[in-house]
Amino acid sequence: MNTETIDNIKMIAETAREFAEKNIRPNIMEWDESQTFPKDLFHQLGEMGFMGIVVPEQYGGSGLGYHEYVAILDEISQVDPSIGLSVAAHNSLCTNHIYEFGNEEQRNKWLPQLASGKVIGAWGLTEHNTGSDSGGMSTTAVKDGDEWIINGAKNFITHAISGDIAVVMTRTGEKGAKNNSTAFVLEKGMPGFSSGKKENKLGMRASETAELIFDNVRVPDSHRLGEVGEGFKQAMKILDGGRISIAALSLGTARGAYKAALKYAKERHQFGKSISEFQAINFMLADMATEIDAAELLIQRASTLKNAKQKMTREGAMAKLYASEACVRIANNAVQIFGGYGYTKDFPAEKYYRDSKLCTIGEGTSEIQRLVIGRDITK
Ligand SMILES: CC(C)(COP(=O)(O)OP(=O)(O)OC[C@H]1O[C@@H](n2cnc3c(N)ncnc32)[C@H](O)[C@@H]1OP(=O)(O)O)[C@@H](O)C(=O)NCCC(=O)NCCSC(=O)C1=CCCCC1
Repeated sequence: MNTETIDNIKMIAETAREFAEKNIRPNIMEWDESQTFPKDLFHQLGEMGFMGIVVPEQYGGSGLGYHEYVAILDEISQVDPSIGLSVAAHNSLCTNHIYEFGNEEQRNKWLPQLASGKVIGAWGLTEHNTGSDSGGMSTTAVKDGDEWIINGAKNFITHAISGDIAVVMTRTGEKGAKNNSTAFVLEKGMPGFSSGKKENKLGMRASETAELIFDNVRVPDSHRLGEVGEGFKQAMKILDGGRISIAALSLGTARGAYKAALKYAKERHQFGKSISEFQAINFMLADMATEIDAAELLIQRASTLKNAKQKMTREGAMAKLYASEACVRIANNAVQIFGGYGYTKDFPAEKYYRDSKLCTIGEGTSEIQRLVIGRDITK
């Protein structure tokens, strides 16, 4: 990266930081406690250009690259990981799926709305019985003239209630057959398309998670993304990039927890000196800082490949695996450094701790990342 690019990324990060401090920080505990998804905030995020970050300007996006995308997510997640998660899901799953696999007409129809933040996107792959084994989905789409009839349900879907459109993977061929899945764009208001129960979650509580339900939803063929039978492979490619998002979310969450713990460790005095001077705490802080830098470097490598449109399945999975697991360790140590105060809601550590755990589960568990990496290095 040249100095100009680095300076530009720093400037974008600074803008995201200022926005998050002003518009997100004052509300985080209220949104967390009441599990409020602040939809209006997402309109503001759209005005900032953060809802179509890598979407080219011709489709209303900001036309930035993945390094800038990571910097924005990092800054937002330092302040509130649950807002970072929603920004990530909107950008890298729904919006990016339409950008990468939509035709010109579809891109022109949906991307400007999504990038403006006036329309919020959801992405449906997971079902009740198919989480890691996502290829085994039961939601079906059956062709009827120039329409498709969709039946089934998707669960654990970010923005299932407040979202306006959803990219949904369906089964269009025999169960277990190759190339049996197809992706469609569904719009709220289509008869038979509804949302179900909102999940009451441990963390990431301002990011809404619920079920999407399809009861004989008629979808025009013009809403089909790419070819019939390509849906699962499209989803896998989208998840390759999506894993950069969750890695960036993990990085920001870890950095937020680390900064809070470092500040507290310097201020807190016991036995006549700052606790940061005790080797037990000092080494903990050293490990946290090292793991954050290591995660950042893995994310940078995956982002460089993604910017160059090169295959980055292994590198994305490695970045996501390492960053998310480091994030959980770092948030855990932050609570430990805060001691009894870390266990209360008056201090920030407990929220990072609760929010961090999603990172090792969402967009593929750590076990699936190891499977993806393991298959790639032994093929
Ligand atoms: C890795 C995995 C376990 C793979 O499965 P199998 O063994 O069934 O499939 P396999 O035999 O590996 O492959 C089938 C075809 O597919 C191609 N392909 C695979 N990867 C890719 C790829 N990366 N790029 C292109 N093609 C790919 C493969 O080549 C094969 O094609 P072929 O039939 O040979 O012509 C996959 O299912 C997975 O990943 N699960 C985790 C899902 C998961 O991560 N959800 C997350 C949902 S979202 C979520 O959790 C969120 C949380 C928080 C907020 C937002 C969303």
